[in-house]
Amino acid sequence: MAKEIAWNSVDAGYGRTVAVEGITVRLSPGEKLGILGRNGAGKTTILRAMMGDAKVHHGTVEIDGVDVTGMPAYQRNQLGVAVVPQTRDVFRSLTVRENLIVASAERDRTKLAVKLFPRLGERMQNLGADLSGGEQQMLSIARAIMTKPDFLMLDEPLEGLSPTLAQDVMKSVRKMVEETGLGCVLVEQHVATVLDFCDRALVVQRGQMVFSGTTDELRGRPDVLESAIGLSAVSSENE
Ligand SMILES: Nc1ncnc2c1ncn2[C@@H]1O[C@H](COP(=O)(O)OP(=O)(O)OP(=O)(O)O)[C@@H](O)[C@H]1O
Repeated sequence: MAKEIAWNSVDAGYGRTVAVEGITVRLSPGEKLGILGRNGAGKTTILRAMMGDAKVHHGTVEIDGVDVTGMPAYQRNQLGVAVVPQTRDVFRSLTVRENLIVASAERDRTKLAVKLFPRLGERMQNLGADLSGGEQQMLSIARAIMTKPDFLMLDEPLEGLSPTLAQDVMKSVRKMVEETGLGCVLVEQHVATVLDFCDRALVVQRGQMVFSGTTDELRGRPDVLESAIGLSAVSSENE
């Protein structure tokens, strides 16, 4: 079981481009970290650096104390870290049941998916292509936990969902974390969701880490919320 994941002074990007600089953060099992920032700030790149999908120019990423910076991406997946990408990871031509089975570390694991996402239980014979956006997101998350990860990184899971569906998805994610003890990284643009769900937060602005601390501390930093995320985002969520 992976005990910790860590980014140590990471500069990362694509080719020669550096998209994020000086990212330092650690996460233990059961902890919930939110990553906030505007479009293009570098949130996804932080996740990609951990998974081997972005180039790390400086610093290291660690899984359970092991420096995995040079490790191929496919090997990292076996070390207990899973990611739910922004583009929902669902096979459109397979049924919900088949989608879960092909991702499962063990057959019975699909029961956990149905327990956490009852809506999927009602759609087991439906094709991935025939699911609503919210159901596809639920399936994408359920598929990720079929591999029995210790850490799950969710990249804007609520994007494009209605407020009601977004609430349903977050309710299941909360239940999942409580029942499995997973550590969770949540990339989000909605400040209220991060403040409500996460213990800690990282705020990025143009590739730089401008805040790292508890969500309680972030609540007391309207300056950070205003400049790095935008007052409108905060006020509209509080309306
Ligand atoms: N594959 C890529 N090749 C080159 N540049 C990229 C690539 N992916 C992202 N970038 C650039 O890296 C920077 C950070 O992008 P990133 O996707 O990490 O931001 P983000 O905060 O997740 O944004 P969003 O909220 O819009 O998803 C942006 O300037 C983006 O254009």
